[in-house]
Amino acid sequence: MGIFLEDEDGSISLQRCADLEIKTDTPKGRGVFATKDIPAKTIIDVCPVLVLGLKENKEHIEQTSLYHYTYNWPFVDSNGVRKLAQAVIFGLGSMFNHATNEQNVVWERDTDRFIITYRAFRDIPAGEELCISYGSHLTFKDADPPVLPPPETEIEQLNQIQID
Ligand SMILES: C[S@@+](CC[C@H](N)C(=O)[O-])C[C@H]1O[C@@H](n2cnc3c(N)ncnc32)[C@H](O)[C@@H]1O
Repeated sequence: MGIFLEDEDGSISLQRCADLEIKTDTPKGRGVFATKDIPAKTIIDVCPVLVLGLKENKEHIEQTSLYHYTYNWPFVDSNGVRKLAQAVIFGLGSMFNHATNEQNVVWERDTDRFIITYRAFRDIPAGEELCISYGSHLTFKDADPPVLPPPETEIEQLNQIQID
């Protein structure tokens, strides 16, 4: 994975975009916002992760608030079987809220080095919230308005264009 700056001794350079703040009173709870324009592809944060044991997650972590903060973490066990663990993400990684359509941050796991890197997916204007996608199975009610299908008249116009 070429985006990590690995030193000769194997250490990993950490980077965090400085132009960020946490707002505490949004409809999604706390969230990360841009204080200045952030260009596409900017590294937002490089976050270390703690991978949880399958048993400790099931028996303990799932019973706590941390359950709402863990990420899927694929791994291969000692028998070569692919499995899915959960991981706690340190740094800003645990503060990004979900957006179904307007996500502006993408993330990449480095399963060898136990790191996730977050990058701006597009230009992010000052004042905008930085959101990732949690996928399609949300465990909470999405605070964003649902995406409505185009109005009937627009559909008719589109159909006419296709017929012609
Ligand atoms: C990883 S935390 C994100 C930070 C969290 N907002 C906080 O205040 O600590 C995930 C939680 O944020 C909230 N959240 C994230 N995206 C949301 C959304 N689109 N709509 C409503 N709540 C959201 C949910 O409560 C979810 O369980």
